[in-house]
Amino acid sequence: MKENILIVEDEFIVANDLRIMLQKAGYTVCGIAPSVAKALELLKAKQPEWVLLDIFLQGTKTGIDLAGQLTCMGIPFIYISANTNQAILEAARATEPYGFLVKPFREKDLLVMLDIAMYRHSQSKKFSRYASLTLLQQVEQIAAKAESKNEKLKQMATMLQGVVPFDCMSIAKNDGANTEPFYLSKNALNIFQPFAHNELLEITGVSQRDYRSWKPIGNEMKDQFFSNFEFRRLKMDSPWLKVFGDHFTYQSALSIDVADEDGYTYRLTFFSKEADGYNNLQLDLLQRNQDALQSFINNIVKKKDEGIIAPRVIKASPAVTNFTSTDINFNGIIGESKLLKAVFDKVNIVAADDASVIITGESGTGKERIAQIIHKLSPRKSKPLIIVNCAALPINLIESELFGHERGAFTGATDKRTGKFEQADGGTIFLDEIGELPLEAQVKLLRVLQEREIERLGGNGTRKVNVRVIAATNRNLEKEVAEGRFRLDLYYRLNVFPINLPALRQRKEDIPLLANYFLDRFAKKTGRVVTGFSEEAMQALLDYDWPGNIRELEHLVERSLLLSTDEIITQIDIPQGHIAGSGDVEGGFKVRTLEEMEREHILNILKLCKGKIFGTGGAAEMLNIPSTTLNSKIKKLGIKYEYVK
Ligand SMILES: Nc1ncnc2c1ncn2[C@@H]1O[C@H](COP(=O)(O)OP(=O)(O)OP(=O)(O)O)[C@@H](O)[C@H]1O
Repeated sequence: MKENILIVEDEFIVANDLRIMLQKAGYTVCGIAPSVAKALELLKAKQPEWVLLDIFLQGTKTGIDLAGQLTCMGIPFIYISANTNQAILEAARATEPYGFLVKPFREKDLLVMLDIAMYRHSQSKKFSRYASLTLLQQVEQIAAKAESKNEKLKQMATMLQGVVPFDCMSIAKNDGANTEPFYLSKNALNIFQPFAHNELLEITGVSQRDYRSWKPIGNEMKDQFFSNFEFRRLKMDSPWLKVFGDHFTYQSALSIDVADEDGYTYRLTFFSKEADGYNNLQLDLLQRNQDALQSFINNIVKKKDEGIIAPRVIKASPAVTNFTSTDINFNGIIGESKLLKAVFDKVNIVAADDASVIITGESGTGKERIAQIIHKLSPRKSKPLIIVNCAALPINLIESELFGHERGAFTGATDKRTGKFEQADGGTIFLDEIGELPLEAQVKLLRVLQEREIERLGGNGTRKVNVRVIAATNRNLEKEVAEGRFRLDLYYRLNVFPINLPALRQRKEDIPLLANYFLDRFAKKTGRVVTGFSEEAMQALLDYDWPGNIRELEHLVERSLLLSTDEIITQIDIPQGHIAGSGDVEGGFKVRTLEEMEREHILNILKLCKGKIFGTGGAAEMLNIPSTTLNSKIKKLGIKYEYVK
């Protein structure tokens, strides 16, 4: 018997069709849920192994809302959707589904999609460094880090989001001595910030005296969750909960008690701005993971602040000559940032597979490099990797380039030609800049992906090809789909396994490694003895925004080496227009709008405060404005956490 599948779909006819197709193919269908609420019931009662998930459902919650909980429960899912709205596609993609199925779909599409998804799932379980870790192991990993207690608390808060999403968590020790709770609260940058109780009293304008005279929240919150209405009732019984909840607009809560190693009880309370933020499944999940929560209390909450790593000082930086360490060199891809390692994990997972891959990222981030590695690590490595730059193909020759043509197929076709797909037979085709492909060529490409066959121009039959497709784009494909320039069905076909490459400015910690790597390479090539960068030169590299990403860094290092007269590079010729935050230069004067200046100033202050917004030493205090005003400015100016790091 094949896997047990739950269908979450509100259109009965679609759901029923799906059920019939699945059962015919030997799968078990454990139920059909038209809403998230019903799905949660069935998930608990039937414990399916897979979920097919529509996006818009009965009730206020969508499939995307359910996706987060499925991930926490470790249940893989595939979307079934006909939606082309950009924001929705982006939100769906962010939940990392195992596939998308476009309505209306054919039986064959469904079964192929399931096969691919199941294979990918088994691979990801095998390869992913983190997927197999239990919650307890993850807590232990965080606890063992040589980082400050606050940093560990923040990491715990982020990690716990996968189990129980929250906007704030309070941690209170119940030792009969009214020990004050402390809080981890998400700010407008989505960073968790620890707060002492008196800081929160100050923010909410409550005096210590008033607080002490108020009745503490008692056992009524033990191991329970409170949705909209119950939460409002709870607030009526507790003045502090009312002030605190109303100030931060929390609408639901979930509490769980955890005993520490000395027998004291700690209450963890999660608060959400959503009216129905919590459910029985999450409570269940937390109760089943008591060991992890105990470890959190014993090994992080109760520990004194120690083991803070000294800030990294960039000294004159010698060129790194040994690039064999797998930590910084993944098949010739240099970098040790978390963001890049997440990319390596994905590459490891997908390489052995035959699924199509789409690599997204700004120009120069290494998309082609990653495609080459996927091919090199795949079972197709001994067959050709054919690279096609779709943007460079003359518009009238695209089809003949890709699929070939017969002699006389069009004026000028004096010979027959083998197309790129045929050249790649048995191997991989890398379609760079796929977003540039005209719609007519997209239809043909879709056909190759679906049927695995091509038709030469002017030919009168099809030929089977066995080609793996890796595509790349620096365009926002969701936007292209929404604006009608890219076919939705092709988008879904390619999006089986998306890999997004971070921009260099998002992973600045890789700059010294990359710069030294390129320096070493060019020094060897030119026979020059240049061994590293001065502190100032390296700082200049770190301060720059890198709009051209790694390619730009590579060229700049090469140029600096050629111009250098010393043994270390002291002078870097950074392009002036693009130093972080700089504007256009007009008559020697940088023209910037007030909004740009405000954004830059807030960003600088946020960096200074390490993202802390509220409370003492927070950005709001430094800017002398209320934290609520700062929060709305951060949202309005589009400042993201990544920019503050
Ligand atoms: N992590 C890395 N380590 C070392 N070199 C890299 C790395 N990533 C990219 N490069 C180098 O940077 C240059 C640009 O990479 P690549 O051509 O793969 O980028 P791209 O994203 O495909 O660019 P485009 O969108 O313009 O086609 C290449 O010379 C490549 O070898």
